Amino acid sequence: MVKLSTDLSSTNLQLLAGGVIVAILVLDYLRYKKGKLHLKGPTPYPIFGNLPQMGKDAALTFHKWSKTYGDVFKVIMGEREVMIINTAQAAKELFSDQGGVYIDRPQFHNFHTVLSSSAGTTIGTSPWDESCKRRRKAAATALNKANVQEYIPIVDRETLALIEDLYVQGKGGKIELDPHQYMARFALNTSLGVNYGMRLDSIGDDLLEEIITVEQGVSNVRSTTSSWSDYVPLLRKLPTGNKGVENAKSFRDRRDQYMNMLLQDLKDRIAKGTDVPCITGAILKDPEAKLTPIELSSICLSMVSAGLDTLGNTMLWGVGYLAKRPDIWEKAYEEVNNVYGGSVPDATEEASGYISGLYRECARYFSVLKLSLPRATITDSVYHGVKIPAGTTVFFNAWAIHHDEARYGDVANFRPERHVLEKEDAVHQPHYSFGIGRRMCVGVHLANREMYSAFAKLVYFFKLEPGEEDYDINPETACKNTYSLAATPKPFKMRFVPRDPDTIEQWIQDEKSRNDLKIASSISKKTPAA
Ligand code: HEM
Repeated sequence: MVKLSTDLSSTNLQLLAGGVIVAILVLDYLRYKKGKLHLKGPTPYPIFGNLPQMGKDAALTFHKWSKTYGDVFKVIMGEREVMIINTAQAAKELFSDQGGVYIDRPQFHNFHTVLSSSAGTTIGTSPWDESCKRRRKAAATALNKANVQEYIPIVDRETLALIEDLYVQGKGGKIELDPHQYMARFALNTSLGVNYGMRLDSIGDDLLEEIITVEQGVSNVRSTTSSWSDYVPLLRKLPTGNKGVENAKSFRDRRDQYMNMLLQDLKDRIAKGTDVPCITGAILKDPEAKLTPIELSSICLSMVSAGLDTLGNTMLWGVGYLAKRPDIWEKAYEEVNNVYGGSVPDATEEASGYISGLYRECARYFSVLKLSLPRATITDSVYHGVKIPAGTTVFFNAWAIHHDEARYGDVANFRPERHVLEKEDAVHQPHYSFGIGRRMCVGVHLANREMYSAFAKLVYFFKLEPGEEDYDINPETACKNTYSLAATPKPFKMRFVPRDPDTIEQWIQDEKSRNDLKIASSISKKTPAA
């Protein structure tokens, strides 16, 4: 009797569980059917939507899907409907022609509720409001074309450090180097110079490594495609679903420490009168400045983080690839010599079209931010007769645009000429790595000048050679972590072989004696915990 009732209750339980599952699936199906965004897209799975179908590299999958579902289609990521833009024409119609609509940024659980810290969030992750407008305006003004010209000595200083370290630590080309840290330091130090008037000196410096490690970790947390718990709230309840949250918390604390330290260091230098002109110093000293302390922190955080993964990685992919393409590298050398008459190239202006084409082609070919930074619509709007509701999350697939044959033709070929030397219109809009429209990258002028300066001098001083061990540098297969926001190549080694050691040594000596290149490096060697 007792056994019979146990059997019955276990059968009842199974039936009940089955019923609940069926009800969830039916409700889920109805939700998808009802969805607010009526664009075509792949059929979703229950609960997870298209997340399990997106593969390891979502940008590449979306590119393939665009052939079936069109330039603009929809994917369902857990609870969220996401609009994917895959062509330059659609990007223009939406981000430029309807710029005021596509101006917002979406919020994500792991990033916005956990990683936001005492330093606030970056401009690039902030929803559009009065505060974001003020911060963006301040950063965009500080980094406009005219002001970037004032920062050329800082770019020169970091190019010198790059060339010197590659020469000295590569023992004149005899030793293979992993160029990752060198490129990251170049990017970070330029931003620190511009923003705080300081730099971190040597590769291996504790603080330098801490910032590079944490910002790389944040880039992983910010991944728009790997954190399923951002899209499926149910997963947040599971013990494993909190992994992203734990990572985010630890990076937030470490980030807070060095951001506070960098700001305090600048304040100390201002108090002692030993500071040099810089963006944050100008704001701190301006009695009329209308920014709150948290807004100032947000600008600082944007400056420290925005160029690091993006610029450092574009250059890293570039040198790794070009070490295997001496035909292009030597052509660039010839062009630099023609333009600069055999002298060391300088970065006061982009005189060599070929070098401009070279770094722009790196930006296109490798597309380090394959899905750019996510956007959101701020009001209802219409695209080709389809209503796009306010609050829609939008991914801009820069990878798909950069590999759109209708626009670029031979997309698989690395060809610097395509940007500056062939098409008139290409000069103005050669690639979309900096985004487009009203939330486009505000660091574009600085970043371009940095890449021009570094590539021109690298070409002038070195031949590049791959290391003994072969490596993959194809952007489709060589990403270290395909889920990360910014694409980093798997580690590799290469040689920077000086064309003429005497010329490099003489130049390093001359440059070092120039007074305007002296920038404080007061907190170098201190760890954030110190
Ligand atoms: C090769 C280097 C770089 C690349 C590829 C890059 C790319 C991008 C992209 C794709 C966006 C989003 C644009 C959009 O939504 O349309 C962005 C935003 C931004 N970038 Fe860059 N960036 C680079 C360097 C820099 C540097 C050096 C700085 C500053 C020092 C910077 C500051 C910013 C800021 C503040 C935003 C946020 C703009 C907003 O949300 O309104 N970037 N960047």
